[in-house]
Amino acid sequence: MPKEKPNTGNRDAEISSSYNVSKEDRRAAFRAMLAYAKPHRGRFALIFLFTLFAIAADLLQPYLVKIAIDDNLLVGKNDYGMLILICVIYFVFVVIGLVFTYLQNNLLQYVGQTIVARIRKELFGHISKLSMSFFDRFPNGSLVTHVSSDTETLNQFFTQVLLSLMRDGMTLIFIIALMFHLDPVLAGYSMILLPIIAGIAVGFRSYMRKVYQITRTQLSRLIAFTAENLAGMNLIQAFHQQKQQQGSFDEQNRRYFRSNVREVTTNVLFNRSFDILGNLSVAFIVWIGGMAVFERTMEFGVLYAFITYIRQFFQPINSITQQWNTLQSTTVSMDRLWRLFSIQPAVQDAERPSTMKQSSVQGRIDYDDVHFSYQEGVPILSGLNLHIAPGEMIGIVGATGAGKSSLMSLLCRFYDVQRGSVRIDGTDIRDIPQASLHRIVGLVQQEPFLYSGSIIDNVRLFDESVSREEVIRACQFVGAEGLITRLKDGYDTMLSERGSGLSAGERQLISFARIVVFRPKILILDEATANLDSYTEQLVQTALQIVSKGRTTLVIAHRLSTIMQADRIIVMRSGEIVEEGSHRQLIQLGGYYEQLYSHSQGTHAVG
Ligand SMILES: Nc1ncnc2c1ncn2[C@@H]1O[C@H](COP(=O)(O)OP(=O)(O)OP(=O)(O)O)[C@@H](O)[C@H]1O
Repeated sequence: MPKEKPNTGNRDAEISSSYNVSKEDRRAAFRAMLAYAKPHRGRFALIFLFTLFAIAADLLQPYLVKIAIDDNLLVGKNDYGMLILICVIYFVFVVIGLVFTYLQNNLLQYVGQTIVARIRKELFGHISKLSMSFFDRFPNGSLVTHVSSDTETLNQFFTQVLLSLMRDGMTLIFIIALMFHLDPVLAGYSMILLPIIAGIAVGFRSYMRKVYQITRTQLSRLIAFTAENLAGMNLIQAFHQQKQQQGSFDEQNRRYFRSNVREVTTNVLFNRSFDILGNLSVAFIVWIGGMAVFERTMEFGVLYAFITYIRQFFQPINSITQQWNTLQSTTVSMDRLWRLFSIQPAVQDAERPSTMKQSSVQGRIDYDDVHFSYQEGVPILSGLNLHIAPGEMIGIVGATGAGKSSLMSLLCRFYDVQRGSVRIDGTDIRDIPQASLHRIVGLVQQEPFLYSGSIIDNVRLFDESVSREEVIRACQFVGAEGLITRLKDGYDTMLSERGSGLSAGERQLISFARIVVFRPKILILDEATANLDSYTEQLVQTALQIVSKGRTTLVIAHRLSTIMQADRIIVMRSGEIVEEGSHRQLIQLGGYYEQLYSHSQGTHAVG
């Protein structure tokens, strides 16, 4: 990470809108990103040299023609040998120009891609280390933009903007120098054109930018509309909304079409205006230079070379102004990336963490006077106490929003408590390195996350040290084998994104197999709420009994039948434990649990 990164310690701070950032921040972001280019200094120097050779070879070609005309053809020397030599040198220049342009382009692309690949890699690594509170605030969509578009804009900066500034800047200087060398008076006249061309180019570019932005906005609206409709297609069909949606789509499509046409026509108009200006300049030079040739104050070859240079004069100016827009979006992207990089994870390992071996963990859990809130002033848990013995199986029930998942998130250290402590075997979990903690505490989520990959890889989480046989044994152990062998390619079936194609219960079974493979001492299960068919439900129940053996197990139960056999049931309401005991004890108590239970049995209407 660049050294310039501000060490403000702003934990999970907002990435402010980059459009109103101070100049100093922009400069700091620029320096930070340029730090990634530093290791490539030697290559950049080489690119500079290649560019220099390529430009010199290109620009010396008209000069050679001038020599052929003035020193040979017009003086009537008829020196064939000299003419052939000039042709050969001309050809060599063409080849040199081609070779060095090729080398320069390739090397620059290589350097640009290397820099951006490194930034992308570090960015992904950095984001993966950030805490849950960060992800609560940042929508995934905007993070995807940072990792993809913002880094791509940086790539454009290194490969296009830098190249243009270097190549076109040098070309312009060379052309002006050659023009003054050929004829200072004519060159002086030509310089009048410089501010006119630049003015037109800048004006057109800023107009074009607006046109581009409108087109991009229309396109993203069209894409968003299409994506939304595809996602809700079942609803659209169920409510016969196809006609209305088609109408809305047509309108969006029309708008995009119109802005696209405007973009193209404006672009053509701009380029043609530049052409006209170029031709007018040529006419101007022919007029002034032609008179000078008549009066024999200028040689014809000089006029020829001049005309060629004046034509080439427009291209670099046009190209540099074109890069201006990219440069602006680059500064915005650089700033956003820099801010993202400077965010520190809210949950961090202690400076001197205590060592805790996975194998020696007993599995005792203590929540002592735990205070926790996601947002300041909105307490979720206020002084909660809960003590769980090693190997105990605890069921946690309560209405939606009671704080069950929050309790589990604290044990996984997705968030830190604001007061009090959560301890495992007497050690505060803030003193346990996160890597060890996540080996000690295993989580089976309501909607277990499955990666794109085979079932084998999903169970062993791409850890090649876990053998295929181990995975198969684990799947057999939790009773998932029947389900897996029914799939087309068995254990090698490739699961699509997020495991779609499998039911929630089936995904949980695969998650149970992960637990067997990685052997955490503490198991948290957030039971699937989705209606499971009775066969899968039975499989999940049996698997739970199997994997909970010898482990401290906490089950957030949405169906009370799941936890009737638990050693103890905790009943939560508004962040507090209101009842606890075994199923029988709680039913006998006739309190909130009994109400929930009766409600779930359909025999009692809760008031
Ligand atoms: N990431 C979050 N940011 C802000 N508030 C949150 C967040 N997660 C949960 N909450 C709030 O905290 C409270 C407790 O939520 P929690 O998810 O712990 O309840 P729960 O009992 O697990 O509910 P459910 O059964 O619906 O999962 C709720 O009011 C919820 O809105």
